[in-house]
Amino acid sequence: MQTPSTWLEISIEVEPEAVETVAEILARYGYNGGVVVEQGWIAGDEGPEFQYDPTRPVWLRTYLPFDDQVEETRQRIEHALWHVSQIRPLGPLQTRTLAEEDWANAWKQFYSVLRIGERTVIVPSWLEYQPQPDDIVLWLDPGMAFGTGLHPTTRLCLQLLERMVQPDQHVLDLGTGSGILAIAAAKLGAGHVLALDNDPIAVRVAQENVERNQVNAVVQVAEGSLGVGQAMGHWLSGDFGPAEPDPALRAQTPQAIFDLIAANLIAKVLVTLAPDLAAALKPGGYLISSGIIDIKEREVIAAFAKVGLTMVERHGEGEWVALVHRR
Ligand SMILES: C[S@@+](CC[C@H](N)C(=O)[O-])C[C@H]1O[C@@H](n2cnc3c(N)ncnc32)[C@H](O)[C@@H]1O
Repeated sequence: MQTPSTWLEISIEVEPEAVETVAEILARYGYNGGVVVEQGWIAGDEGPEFQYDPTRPVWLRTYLPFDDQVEETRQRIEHALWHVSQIRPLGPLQTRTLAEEDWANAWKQFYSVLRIGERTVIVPSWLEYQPQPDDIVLWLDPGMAFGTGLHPTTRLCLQLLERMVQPDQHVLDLGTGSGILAIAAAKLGAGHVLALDNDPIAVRVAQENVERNQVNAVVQVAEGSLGVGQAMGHWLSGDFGPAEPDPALRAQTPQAIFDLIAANLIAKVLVTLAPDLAAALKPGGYLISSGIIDIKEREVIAAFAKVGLTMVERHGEGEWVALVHRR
């Protein structure tokens, strides 16, 4: 794809609590789903060291190619942020036009090689990297990656996949986003990975990343969901499908075909999809669920217990929880 020559930078200052929501909105509209997060830093006690100050406001930026749709997209972002501003204070939306060189610098300085777990290394596609013998290298443009690190919910899943993927397994990545977990599963030796997302933009980005990582033979990316997930709208729209799930959709869930499912969704979606997730797993298969905010953890655990899944592991990072269940 040719890189556009002029860019519109969209920036907004937000409170730390709003970072995630606003970043999701910017990722939806920004080029390649990328968002730069500039956190508030304070000088540390150790001379020139700097520390992140979790109480300071955060700047979020995304970039739009300056084309015929740029104004329409800017208005959509403004509209989505207006909804958020009804609940949380947000700074005014700021825009400026950037030439290609300035954009490349503004954007790329925030990304570097990122090592996760024991062997997984995420390398922005414009950087050179000489892999170590055991490295599992994922070549990814920012996409769902936030700031200088990955989102904790993704990091937790990658650490679990590293330990859990076995050769030739049949894996489902439900809510694939950038495709990161599906690509990791393929490089860790899975035999077949189905990567589903109900957001067409995510599907396009995931497919591009699958091709960049040359795992097309193993990963199948498709637009859609599992069982009653098919009746849900975009995850940021609050459309979780009808209150009474349609039994006809549940009946469409593939039965007992996956050895491993990774589902980095949100608690409410995991709870609704619990019967479909359990049905799709082979007996003895494992479910990695993530995207669970700690106050919702009990609800998710109860929903999984109800469909016969046994909890075998729990991992937390900050307020985020990832669970491993066995059918
Ligand atoms: C938090 S992101 C996770 C992305 C990626 N798997 C990762 O770990 O970084 C959640 C993704 O799930 C998708 N999603 C949300 N609800 C869904 C549903 N009902 N069915 C399929 N995909 C869904 C969203 O579009 C989004 O791309």
